[in-house]
Amino acid sequence: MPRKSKKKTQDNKQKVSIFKIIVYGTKIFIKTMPVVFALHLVTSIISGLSLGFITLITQHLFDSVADAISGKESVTKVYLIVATLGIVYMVNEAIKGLKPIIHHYTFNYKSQIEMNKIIHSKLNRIDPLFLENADVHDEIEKAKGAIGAIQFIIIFGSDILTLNLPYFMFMGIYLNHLKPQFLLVLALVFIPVLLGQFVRPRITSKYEDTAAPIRRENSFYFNAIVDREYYKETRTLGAFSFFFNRFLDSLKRLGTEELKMNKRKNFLELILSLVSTTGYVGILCMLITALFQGEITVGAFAAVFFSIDRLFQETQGLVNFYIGNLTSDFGYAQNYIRFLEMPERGGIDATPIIGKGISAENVGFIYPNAANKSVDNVSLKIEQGETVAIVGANGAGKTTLVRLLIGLYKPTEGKVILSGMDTANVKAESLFDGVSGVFQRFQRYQMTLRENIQISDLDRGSEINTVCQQAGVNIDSASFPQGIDTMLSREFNGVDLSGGEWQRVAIARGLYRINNVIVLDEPTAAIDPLEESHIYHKFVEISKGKTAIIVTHRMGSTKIADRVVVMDKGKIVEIGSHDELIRKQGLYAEMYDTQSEWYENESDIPQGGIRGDAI
Ligand SMILES: Nc1ncnc2c1ncn2[C@@H]1O[C@H](COP(=O)(O)OP(=O)(O)OP(=O)(O)O)[C@@H](O)[C@H]1O
Repeated sequence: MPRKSKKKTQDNKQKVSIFKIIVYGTKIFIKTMPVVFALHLVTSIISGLSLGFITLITQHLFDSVADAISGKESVTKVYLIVATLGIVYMVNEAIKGLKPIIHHYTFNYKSQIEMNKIIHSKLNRIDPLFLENADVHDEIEKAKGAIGAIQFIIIFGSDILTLNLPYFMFMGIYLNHLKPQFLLVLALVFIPVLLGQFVRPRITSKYEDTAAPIRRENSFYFNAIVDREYYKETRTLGAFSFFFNRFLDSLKRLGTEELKMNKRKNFLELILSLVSTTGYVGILCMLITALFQGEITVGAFAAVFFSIDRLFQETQGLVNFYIGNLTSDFGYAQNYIRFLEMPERGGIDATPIIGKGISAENVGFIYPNAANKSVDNVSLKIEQGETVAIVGANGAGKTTLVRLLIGLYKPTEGKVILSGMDTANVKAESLFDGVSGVFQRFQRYQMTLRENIQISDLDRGSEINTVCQQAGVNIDSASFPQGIDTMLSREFNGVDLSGGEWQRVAIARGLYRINNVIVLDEPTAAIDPLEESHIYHKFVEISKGKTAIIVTHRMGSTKIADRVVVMDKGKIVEIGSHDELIRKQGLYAEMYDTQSEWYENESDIPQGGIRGDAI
């Protein structure tokens, strides 16, 4: 796995405003849990108001105690004020107790599920070609990691707006009323907040840019060591140390990056705390001076003294926890919005016109960052009801051409018309409606046999047995103890299938999907030649009347096709039926003869077989 440069997409990242994130997150919360969210806002407002009340009541309490001592006020009034203060404190504490429950509830999976849903539906809309780009996988990983950050921003951000901000405004008015100079110190308290807001997101965003690819690398190396898909090969090839060293190296790099970020963050926090504490000492000095000069009463002194303490605690909390986390979460959350704003494949809705087949006109295609075209000036018409086999050496462009023909990729030159739709300007959903494909790297879903096959439509259960039979999946009690409900994964107490059996399941899945165009891109390499021939003959039967494409390295399988397309270096070099191409004595005949000779003269076959190719 190549190491990626730190610079990567950093340069061309566009900023996402905090306002946009707040509006987006608030909509999600209102949509998924309106009542709990309203409760959260109401309790925050009550909490903010109660803090203001406590300041006013404290002033009255101290003034009336002083008056009661000098006989100007009744003691009963003092007790009444104490009782009021007690009630307000109790309300405030009750809300504090309730808040974690509300937060826990609001943090629950409803908003998380919604945001995950949004990521996945976005993934469905972005150009599949983007997924070939490693940077896009980093963006997806970062977007998923940003969900918690958005939840945090909305919950604690709304706390700031409904609780802290009204309280600070109240205190501002109150202090200004007592002595306008007190406001200067209050302003000094907020400077660190503003400073932090600018610096923190930069630190975390920079860290994320560097860490995301390393994290992906790290998990790849880890899987290469322990994953069932990899470990046999890594052990038998003696590659354990290679991957283990790479794993440790990436872990170290990840640790170094994290340390760098934490150092920067901690240094910033230290500076901010020093500025805040200086402000705290300053206001205390001003208060005492004002009291001695008779500018404020003892009650006002006590109220401000206690409130300033609370104000500083709230501000410190705001700076160190809320704003601290909020601003770094803002850095993370930007990734989510940025991902949602990634260009989509787009296009118009269209309905496939059955009977039109597929036509490619002067099609060229170059992968992003590739030097050469993988498909070059290809023109091909596949009629409805026709079966076409595509053959050619490794890297000839067969898979790329198939992806272009079914609209998975848009051509970079020329155009492809699939069932009457121009693949360059029709939505992916419309294009794939009625297309089914089984590819070389098919998936082995750790689910039941039924789910593995019915993945495209869970409602046509009765057809499972038919497609299994067509694809050669033999549902006997030895291989599938629970029949079609057998779990296909040993990790989940199910069974393990052989490579060939998995391929048959993948083919059954492709056949199950209702289709008008069907593609088999070399999905039979692990199936023995006799069984493969059986499957292909069935396939021809099933695909009668449909547009069918087979990509294969086994020249014998091409006999079932109406026409064979021979590719070389991205171009079509020959087209015709098997017999026509044999008569032509060109590249196809050469490839066919070479494979035939291998089979006719077994002694030529190298030990271990010939990569499974067979006539
Ligand atoms: N994601 C990619 N990015 C860049 N180049 C690619 C990518 N995928 C394939 N290619 C290149 O495009 C060319 C055609 O590849 P393609 O997979 O279409 O060939 P193929 O004939 O199907 O090969 P095979 O028989 O080995 O499956 C090759 O040179 C390959 O290296």
